[in-house]
Amino acid sequence: MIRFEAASKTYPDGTIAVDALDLVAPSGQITVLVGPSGCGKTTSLRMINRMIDATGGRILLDDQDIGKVEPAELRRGIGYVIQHAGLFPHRTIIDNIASVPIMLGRKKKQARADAMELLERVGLDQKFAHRYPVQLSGGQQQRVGVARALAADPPVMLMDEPFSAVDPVVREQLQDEFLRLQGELGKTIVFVTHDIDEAIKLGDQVAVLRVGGRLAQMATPAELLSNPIDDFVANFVGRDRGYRALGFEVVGALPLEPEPTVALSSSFDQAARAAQDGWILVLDDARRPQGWLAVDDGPAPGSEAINPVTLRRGGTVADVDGTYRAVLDAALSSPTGRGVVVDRDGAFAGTINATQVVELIESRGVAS
Ligand SMILES: Nc1ncnc2c1ncn2[C@@H]1O[C@H](COP(=O)(O)OP(=O)(O)OP(=O)(O)O)[C@@H](O)[C@H]1O
Repeated sequence: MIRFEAASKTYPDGTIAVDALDLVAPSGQITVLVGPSGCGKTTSLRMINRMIDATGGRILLDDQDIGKVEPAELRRGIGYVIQHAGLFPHRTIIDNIASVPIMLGRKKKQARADAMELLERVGLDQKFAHRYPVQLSGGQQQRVGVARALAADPPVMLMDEPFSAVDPVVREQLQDEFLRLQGELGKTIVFVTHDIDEAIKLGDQVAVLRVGGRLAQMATPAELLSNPIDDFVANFVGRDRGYRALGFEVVGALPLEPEPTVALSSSFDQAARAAQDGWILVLDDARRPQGWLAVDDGPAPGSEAINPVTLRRGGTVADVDGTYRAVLDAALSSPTGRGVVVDRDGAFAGTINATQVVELIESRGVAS
């Protein structure tokens, strides 16, 4: 557990970056620091590994005052990931990952073997091992940055905007994999971002800071959305709070409607005969949804078969144990208005429309 006790940082020029911050980052959880530019997020984070020393108050790591621990020793138990990954450009990927363990005395061969495993763990093919950072995309470099920080297996990880330098699609993938990895590893993580959506997605708890390094609110994402403490937090958390809060509540038993379906290998005629309101849901052999077929689009040119090119694949698919938001989104993004729901194996389970989802929400009182 990391505990800030009235921790402050005043820079030599008099700038108060962090002002009497009280905050607890519990073990095994992700605590996100979020707030507008210049509110002291990075300063707070770097005070934990003593890259910046506090000028007031103290910070405890597992009840030990970090001000009394040698910075080098302290950092052995603390991984650090930054924007743009900060990899050594003249070392191969494998050597980048293995560098800290080797520095700490691990045998080179063992450190490299461990690094290979880590590469896979962060979702990278081992073929990247002998490349140099410049030969990787931004997203791949970020994964290496995470692998490197994990290499010495530190109980604590500090992450400073680690995913903000990549495009939104890659960013989402990195976030999802990061959550999966944390599910396996259970590190104590302090994560800095200026992006409230990222904070809400990743944080077990979220600390919203105001400029001047003061804590505005510390809460779970669901609490922050449903009960912002004041106008500053409400404005920072932004619009659509009610809708976004639905992302934290699992529906439970979903009243699904049956829906006619056909296999992708069916003929277009079979599909057209089974269609409902001009649409038919097409499944693969494992009964996974492939997309909606509009009967008006006709068969593949010069053939009797379904034309896979015309399938509408854009709608989101919700899990049977999905959240209200996921299920509502599936309904709203479906070209038929019938949201597609799948079971835990990804096989089609049934459909639900937006009116039905809204009724469920109202009967649960979530939207109030
Ligand atoms: N070395 C320094 N000397 C003087 N002031 C500094 C120094 N480093 C940071 N500051 C100031 O301290 C305040 C907090 O900076 P910090 O980098 O912690 O903010 P941040 O919330 O991480 O910002 P951003 O989201 O823009 O990265 C800012 O006003 C910044 O200008």
